[in-house]
Amino acid sequence: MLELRGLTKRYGDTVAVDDLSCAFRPGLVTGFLGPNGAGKTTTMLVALGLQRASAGVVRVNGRRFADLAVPMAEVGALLDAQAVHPNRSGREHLRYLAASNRLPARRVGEVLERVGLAAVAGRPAGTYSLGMKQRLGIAGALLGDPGILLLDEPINGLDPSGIAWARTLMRDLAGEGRTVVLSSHLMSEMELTADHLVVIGRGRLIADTSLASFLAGAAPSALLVRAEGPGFAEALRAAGATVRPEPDGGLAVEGLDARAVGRIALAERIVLTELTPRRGSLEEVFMTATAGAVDYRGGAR
Ligand SMILES: Nc1ncnc2c1ncn2[C@@H]1O[C@H](COP(=O)(O)OP(=O)(O)OP(=O)(O)O)[C@@H](O)[C@H]1O
Repeated sequence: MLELRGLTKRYGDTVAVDDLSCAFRPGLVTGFLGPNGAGKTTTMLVALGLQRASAGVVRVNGRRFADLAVPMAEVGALLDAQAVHPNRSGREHLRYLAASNRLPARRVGEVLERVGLAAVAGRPAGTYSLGMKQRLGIAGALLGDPGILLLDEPINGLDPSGIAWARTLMRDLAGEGRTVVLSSHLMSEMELTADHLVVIGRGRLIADTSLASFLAGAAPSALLVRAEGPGFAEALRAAGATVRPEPDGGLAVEGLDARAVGRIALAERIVLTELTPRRGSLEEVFMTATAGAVDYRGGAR
């Protein structure tokens, strides 16, 4: 369990994290989301003792980071996958990390296997692709077999099979009872991986909720309907629905549930070829929820 209580971090006049309180819980993959500059990386740096809080506290399994005997055995992190010495092999990088953090050397082979790098572990890390460096970074986070993992953009640069692998790994790590905190701007991937979301904007908490309720809370409940034959849109409107034609020929229907739409089709003797509930995507809901907290926006030209 990782808990933040009133966490504030200022850099000069910039308030990067502003009185943030939340808890990241074991057994869950928690998506830690926010627009650029929201304070996600700063929060992780403070949680890892790499930056000092201006106010408030972070507790790692109930203790302050400075009080942890072997920090990497409690909290593992991937912050910057590029931060590896290019002439050192993946194995040497991990051996060095293990030795300097009082972790058993046998863990090196175990984590290399777990991230699928065993076959290339002898190669200089400078020759690794971005995806391989991400895997090496994840291996480093796992080295101490920690109960808490903080992973900042861990799927950057992974190819589709790498992304699927990472998704399974995150789910498995949470399934083992670990606290998995995942920061990413890839909303479609987050929607597939996260159980819970902590959303921040301008350093402040916007949402701390399950993925399901975040999606349900803000999403318009529409149905995508396709039907053979004319006049169906009019019949739905007559029953009180709001109906918008979709570019691909379907109808987006709001205000009626699937049963009501089906009954109208039956009464009108119209064949339905599709009747699909459509909810807002995480990307849509996220953009709505954080609209007031976006610092960097491209201008419309
Ligand atoms: N070392 C620093 N010195 C001064 N300001 C900083 C420093 N690090 C971060 N900031 C500022 O703090 C704010 C939060 O930055 P942070 O990197 O934590 O955001 P983020 O949510 O991780 O953003 P991104 O999604 O772009 O990675 C930003 O306004 C940033 O410019």
